[in-house]
Amino acid sequence: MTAAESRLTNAAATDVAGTDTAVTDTAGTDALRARIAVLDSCALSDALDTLGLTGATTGIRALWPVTEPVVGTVRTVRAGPRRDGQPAAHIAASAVEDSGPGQVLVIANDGRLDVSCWGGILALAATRRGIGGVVIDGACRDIAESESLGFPVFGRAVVPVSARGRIVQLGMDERIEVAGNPVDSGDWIVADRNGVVFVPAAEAERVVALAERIVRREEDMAEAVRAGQPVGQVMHDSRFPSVEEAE
Ligand SMILES: O=C([O-])CC(=O)C(=O)O
Ligand SMILES: [Mg+2]
Repeated sequence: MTAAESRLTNAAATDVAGTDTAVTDTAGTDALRARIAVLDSCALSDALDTLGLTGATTGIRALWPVTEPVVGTVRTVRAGPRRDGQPAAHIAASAVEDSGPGQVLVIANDGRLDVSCWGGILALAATRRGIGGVVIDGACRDIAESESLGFPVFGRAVVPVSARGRIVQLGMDERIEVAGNPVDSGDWIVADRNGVVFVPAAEAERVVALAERIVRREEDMAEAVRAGQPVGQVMHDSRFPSVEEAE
C-alpha cells in the first residue's frame, strides 16, 4: 500500500467506524508492503527455508475461496479456555477495536477444532475497521457471513460451536505460537491460496530480498522449460544455491 492509499484507507475506516484507527504506516513500511504484496507464500517460504528461519505454516488455509492474497502486519491474540463464570468480553472484540487498515488479526487457539474463536459479527466489525483479515490457529463459524462481507478468514476448520462461554481472550500483542511458529505483533504475514507464512519483522528485509531473487530464478526456470529443456535438468538440486550463495 502506498502512503497515499494508506491515508485513503485510514480515512475510509474513520468514516465508517467513526473512530480514529491510530494506524501509522511509515514510508519504509509502505515500501516493504508493496514488495511483499507481489510475492507469494511459496517464495517467502523458500526464502525462510534457505535462511534457516521459521514462519511457514501448514494446516491453515482459506475457509472460503479467498482469491486476493492477504498481506499485512500481524496483531496477535492469545485465546484460551474460560476459567471462571464471570461475564467477559467476547474473544477478539478488543483486538478488533484496536486494529485497522494494513493489519491482520492472528488468533492462537492451540489448533483447537472443537470450538469457534471467530464469527460473522466479529467479521462485520473487523470490516468496518478496515482490518485485512483474520488467521486462526483453530476454528471459526458463520463462514457465509464472512464470505458475503468479502472478509478473508484463514483457519483449520469451520464449526457451528460458539466461542461464547468457552473461549476468552487471554492476551493481545503477546508472542504467540501458530502451527509451531513463534509470531509477534508487527511481523509480516502473507495468506494466500497456498497457505500462511509469517516473516519476522527483524528479518523482513533480507527474507523479501531473497524471495525476490527466488521468483526471478523461477521465472528463468519456467522459461527454460518452455524452451524445451528437460524439467529434470531445470529442477536439479545443483541449480539451487546454498545458504552462502543466497546471502
Ligand atoms: O461466538 C462466536 O464463536 C463468534 C460469533 O458467532 C460471531 O462473531 O458472530
Ligand atoms: Mg455469530
